[in-house]
Amino acid sequence: MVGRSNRPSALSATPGLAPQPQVTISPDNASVSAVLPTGESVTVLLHGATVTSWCDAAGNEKLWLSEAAKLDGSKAVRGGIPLVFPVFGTDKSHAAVAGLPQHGFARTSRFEFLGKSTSESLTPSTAGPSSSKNNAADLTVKLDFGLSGAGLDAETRKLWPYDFNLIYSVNLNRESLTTGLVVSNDGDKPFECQVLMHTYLRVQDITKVEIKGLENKSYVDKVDGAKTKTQPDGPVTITGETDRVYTTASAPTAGSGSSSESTSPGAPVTVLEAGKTVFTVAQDNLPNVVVWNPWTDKAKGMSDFEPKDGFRNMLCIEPGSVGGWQTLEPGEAYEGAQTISCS
Ligand SMILES: O=P(O)(O)OC[C@H]1O[C@@H](O)[C@H](O)[C@@H](O)[C@@H]1O
Repeated sequence: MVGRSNRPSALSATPGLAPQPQVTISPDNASVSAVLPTGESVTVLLHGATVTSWCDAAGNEKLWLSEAAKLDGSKAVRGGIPLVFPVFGTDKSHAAVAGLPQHGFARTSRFEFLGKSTSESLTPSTAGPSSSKNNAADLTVKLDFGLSGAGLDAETRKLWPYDFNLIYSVNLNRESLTTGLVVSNDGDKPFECQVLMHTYLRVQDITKVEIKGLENKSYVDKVDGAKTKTQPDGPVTITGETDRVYTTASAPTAGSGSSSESTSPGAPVTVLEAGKTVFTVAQDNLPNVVVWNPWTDKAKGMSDFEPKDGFRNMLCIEPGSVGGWQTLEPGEAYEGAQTISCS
């Protein structure tokens, strides 16, 4: 072979596309998963648009999911992040939602996967420039899901006959997971609703958990006759069944959605374990936070709660707007979000 002194050099320096987040739909069309090039991942079940898994780059699961959770659409998922809409709990005295099941119908309705988008993270990466090869460390992926009045089954639509449109977005980046919703009234009559993200955080040992950021806030204690109380100036600890609806910020104005109309955000809620921060939950335009742990007896009574001592490894921190009702006039929209980070 004759050597050529002037042959073109290999194109090794050709700039390639940065590694992209991988988004896959499960073969049975039941869930959508996304993995960042750096390894973080999220899985969302179309049933309820329920986030069922969120892992860090090392594969450590951040959410608690019951071993007996029904993932086949037969009931709401026990664990992950079920979405509560349009009523929190039940409210027999409120005619518009009196016939609806506990926590509404969103968590038991099948959402449509609307698509993904990727972008560079707005939050600076802690990975540092040398490790952010091709900016992979800065990438985020957003998965959008939709549910509308027209998409409800006939029975549910009869119970709640409003023309709503709900877009739920799950946004994964290296540092955090954001779940946010926009509910709009596309019909010609007003409706009222409540929303909440029923996040089951995974902890190692509930007895070592402290929750900060709720000091001096008022709350409704659902395990003590729904009495209104004020949190003392110290962290919340869990030593028995706990079911509290905290008010952390003033209620959003009707139809709020643009930042100028939003509530001023309350301080983030911080979950510490053995003195170390394991989660920070920031709320955007969601003025309530429910703190829930069923403890022994209630866990025993739930057929889909396994293992029975799993209450030791979970803590629900549930940002929402549930203290009153959001009234949406025709054409109005309401928007709220939570961002969970692990430090
Ligand atoms: O069993 P469900 O319907 O998923 O609800 C679980 C809990 O959800 C919490 O948000 C409520 O405050 C509790 O009262 C309720 O028990």
